[in-house]
Amino acid sequence: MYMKHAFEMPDPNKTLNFQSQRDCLFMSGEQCIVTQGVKSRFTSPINNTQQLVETVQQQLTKQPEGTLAFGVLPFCKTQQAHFIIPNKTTRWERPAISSWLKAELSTLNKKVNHIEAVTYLQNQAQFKSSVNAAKQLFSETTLEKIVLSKQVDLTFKDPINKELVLSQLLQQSRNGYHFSFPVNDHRTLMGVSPELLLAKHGPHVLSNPLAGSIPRAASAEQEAKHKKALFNSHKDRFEHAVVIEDMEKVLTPFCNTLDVPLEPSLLSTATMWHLSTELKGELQNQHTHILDIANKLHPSPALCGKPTQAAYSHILDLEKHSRDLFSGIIGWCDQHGNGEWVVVIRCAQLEKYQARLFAGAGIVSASEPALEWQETDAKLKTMLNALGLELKDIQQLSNLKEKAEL
Ligand SMILES: C=C(O[C@@H]1C=C(C(=O)O)C=C[C@H]1O)C(=O)O
Repeated sequence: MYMKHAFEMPDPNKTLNFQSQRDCLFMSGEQCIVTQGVKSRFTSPINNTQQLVETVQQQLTKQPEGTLAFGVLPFCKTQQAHFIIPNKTTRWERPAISSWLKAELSTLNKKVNHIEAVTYLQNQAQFKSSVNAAKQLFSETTLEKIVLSKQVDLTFKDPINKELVLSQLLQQSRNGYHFSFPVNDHRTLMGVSPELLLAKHGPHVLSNPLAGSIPRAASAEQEAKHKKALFNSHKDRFEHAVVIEDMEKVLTPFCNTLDVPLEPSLLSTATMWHLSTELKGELQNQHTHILDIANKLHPSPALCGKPTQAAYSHILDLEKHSRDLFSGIIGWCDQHGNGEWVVVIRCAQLEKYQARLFAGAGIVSASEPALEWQETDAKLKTMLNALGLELKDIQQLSNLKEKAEL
């Protein structure tokens, strides 16, 4: 058992009564942490790790024993992290969550979300031209990998039922780290990330970076082909190796031992296959705060590139829109510096009528622009499905819009 904590156990006769504009949820394995109410909020810069750790620790030591802080760190190091100290925290086991889902789904208004407008912040032509620009940079500079992304805004006719979206996410993905975080009174960040940046419990640390991807297929025969193609792809193995090498470099000085498998394995989500490596370490100092390490791992080359600084400036230049919290990290920590932080992907920022979705792909010199666009489309499906939409729904609307604008 990786994480064991003394939280209040839920009353099995009560439902979760989850309110996405007020409560946080973080699901990991068989355990789901759910909060009720906001006791306090605070922010902290993330460009100074020591200051970040001290701020979180100062806020937590004022609180009763057992209090957790939930937070999200943006992609960009010049922006601020948001934290919440909840009024109440409860740990639910998976069966309890399943019964809540059943109860909740039977009472929720399951109205289909009627979509009115779709706006790509980076459309297909722009994305492909950015991939080509990146390929040019690989041949002219020391840049080896860059993660390029798109964001898409969806506008709905009626208010988005966020609790329903969350229950769909919990239902459709058995694996992964589900999260819901009220960024402010109007905006909730919600999704199911497959990628663990770092978990720490006492002296033990675990990281599970993913890089190198292929969409899932409909038939067992096709699935076998996709898995084999991904595992043997030089391009994807390179994308993956770049990430593991960097993560190992950051983790090594903190650890007495660090176990890094020689080859990746395959990990699946509801929509994708990924190359995956679990790095397991034993810390030299078990009191090292999780954010001390996590903020140094972030942004990893799984979300940024290699070398980090060069990739980062080219991302700003090529994407033209800030990623804000997308491809940041989200998680929680306790008063002893333990916790779990995952990468902010396969998610959306939900407002009353609007959802902003994000999807990126690692680009290397062997990348093909059309395939990378398809990969980001496949990654969008996680959130689209949770919103009750299909890829073709947003493609049709966006094609109509592009034609009208010509
Ligand atoms: C950027 C995303 O995913 C990241 C990129 C991956 C890749 O390029 O293969 C795989 C997993 C994530 O590290 C995303 O889902 O939006």
